[in-house]
Amino acid sequence: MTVRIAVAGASGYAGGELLRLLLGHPDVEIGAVTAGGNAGSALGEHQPHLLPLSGRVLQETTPDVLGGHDVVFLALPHGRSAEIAGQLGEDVVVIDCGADFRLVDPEAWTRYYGSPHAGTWPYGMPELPGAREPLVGARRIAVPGCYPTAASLALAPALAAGIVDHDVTVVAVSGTSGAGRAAKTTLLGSEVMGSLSAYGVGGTHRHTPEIRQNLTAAAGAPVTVSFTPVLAPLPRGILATCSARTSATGPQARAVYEQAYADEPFVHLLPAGRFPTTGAVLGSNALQLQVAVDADAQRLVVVAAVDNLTKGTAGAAVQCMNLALGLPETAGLSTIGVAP
Ligand SMILES: NC(=O)C1=CN([C@@H]2O[C@H](COP(=O)(O)OP(=O)(O)OC[C@H]3O[C@@H](n4cnc5c(N)ncnc54)[C@H](OP(=O)(O)O)[C@@H]3O)[C@@H](O)[C@H]2O)C=CC1
Ligand SMILES: CC(=O)N[C@@H](CCC(=O)OP(=O)(O)O)C(=O)O
Repeated sequence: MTVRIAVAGASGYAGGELLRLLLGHPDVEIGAVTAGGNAGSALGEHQPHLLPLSGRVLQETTPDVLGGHDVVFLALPHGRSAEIAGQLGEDVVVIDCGADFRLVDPEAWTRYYGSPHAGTWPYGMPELPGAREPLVGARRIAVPGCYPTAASLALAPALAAGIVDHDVTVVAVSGTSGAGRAAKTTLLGSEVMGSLSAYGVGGTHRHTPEIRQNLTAAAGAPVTVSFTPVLAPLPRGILATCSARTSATGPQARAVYEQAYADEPFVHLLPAGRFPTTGAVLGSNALQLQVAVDADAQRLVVVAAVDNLTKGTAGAAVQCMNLALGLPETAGLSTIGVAP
């Protein structure tokens, strides 16, 4: 089976990572690659690491160019996906790396994104309880945000097993590629190098409702989330430290996670006492995690590392395509990182 795919937003970071993974996928043929203002230029100008595609010319992002493919990946700014997706045929598998179709609650969408809610698609995090089945055969899939991937997979098992209170804290450090490649003063090397900065503090970051949605579903009751993102001088990677009040012991907590992720190809609970690093998951579709119980503070602490561009976006998108099309879920994806 050969699947013909198109990538919209191919000059960006998420689009580039999609193409890197899809070049190694055994069942995929790469069709149209599109952009916005950079349409008309060679892909190799923007993605010099994708040598086999370097001569490809970026096309305009239009329904005509994207139509005629089996799968269309959208790696576009928020708002743009909804506009394009509405003009693609129902039979085309559309996998959106943006946020447009992630949230269920229209009020939460409007509060955090300030525009009308476009709708809700099956959510592309198969490792959450009950989330894999709706992705099988799906024709529209919303890929999760990078911070929600780390935080949700870190805390969902404890909430589903009822071993923590429904009030969680997440502090997550991210590399700068999480912000995309469009120029911003806060992303200049001179601002970022040698410095860490918190942003979106006090419940204002748009990933807060997405994390809350996932954890509330896992717990089966409302969960409050305090989320603080931190920008770090790294190109890629997220390290999330997540905690919640617990009366469980360390071995009890560990048993919950061992059971939850025993059969998951991309979520790895590390051996006791070994903590994840962003370096170990670079370029890999793995999320590595570790659990500990701070008995004095009566808190469960879960540390998770993920590559924001791989399992945090493009790898999850490819995993979802595999599920949608009935291909092996791991096709084209690796758990092997690039180190040092
Ligand atoms: N970076 C990350 O870690 C993650 C990103 N995502 C999501 O993936 C999507 C892409 O993000 P990212 O790759 O980081 O962003 P980038 O800014 O790196 O890339 C954006 C892409 O969209 C294109 N584009 C911009 N405006 C338009 C337009 N009006 N019409 C058509 N194409 C346009 C750009 O083309 P051009 O070069 O011509 O401007 C570029 O190819 C976003 O929705 C983001 O939220 C999700 C999870 C993690
Ligand atoms: C470091 C950084 O800036 N990260 C981005 C999150 C990127 C992401 O997950 O993408 P979505 O926009 O698709 O949700 C941010 O905080 O806005």
